Amino acid sequence: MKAIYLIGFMGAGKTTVGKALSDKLEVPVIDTDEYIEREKKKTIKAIFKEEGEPAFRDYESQILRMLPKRYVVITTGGGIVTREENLTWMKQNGLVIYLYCNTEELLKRLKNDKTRPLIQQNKEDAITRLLMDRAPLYKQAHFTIDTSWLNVDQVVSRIMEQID
Ligand SMILES: Nc1ncnc2c1ncn2[C@@H]1O[C@H](COP(=O)(O)OP(=O)(O)OP(=O)(O)O)[C@@H](O)[C@H]1O
Ligand SMILES: O=C(O)C1=C[C@@H](O)[C@@H](O)[C@H](O)C1
Ligand SMILES: [Mg+2]
Repeated sequence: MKAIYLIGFMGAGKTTVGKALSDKLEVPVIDTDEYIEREKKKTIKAIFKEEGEPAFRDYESQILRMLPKRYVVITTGGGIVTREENLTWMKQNGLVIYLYCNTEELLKRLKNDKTRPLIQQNKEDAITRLLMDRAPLYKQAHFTIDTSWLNVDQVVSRIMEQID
């Protein structure tokens, strides 16, 4: 089994769905955000504040290349595709699945979020703008699942149907 990479916007459910998918497939799951926080012993918020976004993107790109490429589910940070070479790399090394979610539902899921530095002010505007910028990148995934009206188990089932 080639690695499965979940990509998509903050709140699309990559981390949550990835955990459930890894249980179903009986393979480990690695979340790039959690990996970076553990490795650097800092929260993402602190990394953004103290070192800046480009440093975080460097860590993300480095870690992606170190992770296993077989028998694993990899859940990525929402901005991993902003370095387009990361997208190319994931497509070459595994199956890339875009978890899409519409803005209204994203807002509901992220309403009380305090951990994601890029959406702390003017949440709706920030989500709309970032999603518009990134949509052409996310859409380059091998396939897309619209999670807006699905619960976590339903998203996992859709993925299982596609990879069977
Ligand atoms: N299909 C879903 N339906 C309803 N709520 C969901 C769904 N998927 C995820 N959520 C909820 O949305 C929130 C964000 O989910 P999650 O952290 O998995 O997103 P993410 O895609 O990993 O975001 P990020 O890019 O910031 O890491 C969580 O509270 C989670 O429980
Ligand atoms: O979409 C983004 O740019 C981000 C998403 C999160 O997963 C984290 O990687 C961080 O908050 C940045
Ligand atoms: Mg996540």
